[in-house]
Amino acid sequence: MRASLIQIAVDEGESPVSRRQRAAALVRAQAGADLVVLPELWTTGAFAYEDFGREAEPLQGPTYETMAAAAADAGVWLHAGSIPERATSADGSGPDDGTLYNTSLVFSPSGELAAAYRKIHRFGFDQGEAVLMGAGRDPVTVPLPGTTLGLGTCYDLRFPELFRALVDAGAEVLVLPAGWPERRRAHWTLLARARAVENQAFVLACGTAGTHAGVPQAGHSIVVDPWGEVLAEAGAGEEVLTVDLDPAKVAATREQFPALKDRVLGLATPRR
Ligand SMILES: NC(=O)CCC(=O)C(=O)O
Repeated sequence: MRASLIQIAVDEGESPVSRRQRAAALVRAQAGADLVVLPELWTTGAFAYEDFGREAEPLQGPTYETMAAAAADAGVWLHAGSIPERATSADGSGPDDGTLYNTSLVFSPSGELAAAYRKIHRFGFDQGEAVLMGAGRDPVTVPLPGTTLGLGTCYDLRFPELFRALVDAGAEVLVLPAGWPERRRAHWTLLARARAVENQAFVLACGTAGTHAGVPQAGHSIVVDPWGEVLAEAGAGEEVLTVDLDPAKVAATREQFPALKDRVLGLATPRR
């Protein structure tokens, strides 16, 4: 399985419209890959809080349309990263109350929507995304030929229980679009490897390059195998990181070192 992570630069000097066209061209250039991944909120930037409302789209808005066409043209499974979604009753996804969500979109090679995932853990500690966007509630897996994806978004990486739930639902390849800042790059690498090791799963974590809203981005998109080995890691700038994965390695790792079978569920509350 060939995966290409598009670590696109999200700089203020470029409009979302221009970046959307550029991202579509980058996706089309990945024809021959099986899975292509874009980062979190790459139209606006994950820290460009003031732009969320202005650039928010209905689920089936311009990014959906552009990415569905690009997936079909390239003939790839496309995790199109996330968009600032404005919920509408028309798409059946909730009340038409203007709530924003940080919503990831996954398209099949024929351009059909295969999954949408609303980010569960919002970043900002009572500011920014945490107050501007609603929280998703539902973990999402996506069956692909020969494997199953489990979806998370950026800050979700800090919450291992989400990924354990995805693994319990059959996920073997954990895909995480992000807009992670350079300031906490050490956490990014450490947590990506930890999620891979503890879940004996691949982790494909795709970040952004550039600087927006005064926040330099970490880049360093990373692909980790189920043993925790880093298969590929990008630099800081815009880059397409391409890697060949063997999905059978998940079952092999879980068989050779069956730690997941030793889980003890339902632990009692610690006594004080
Ligand atoms: N967009 C995000 O979720 C940022 C997360 C982050 O900066 C962190 O977890 O650190």
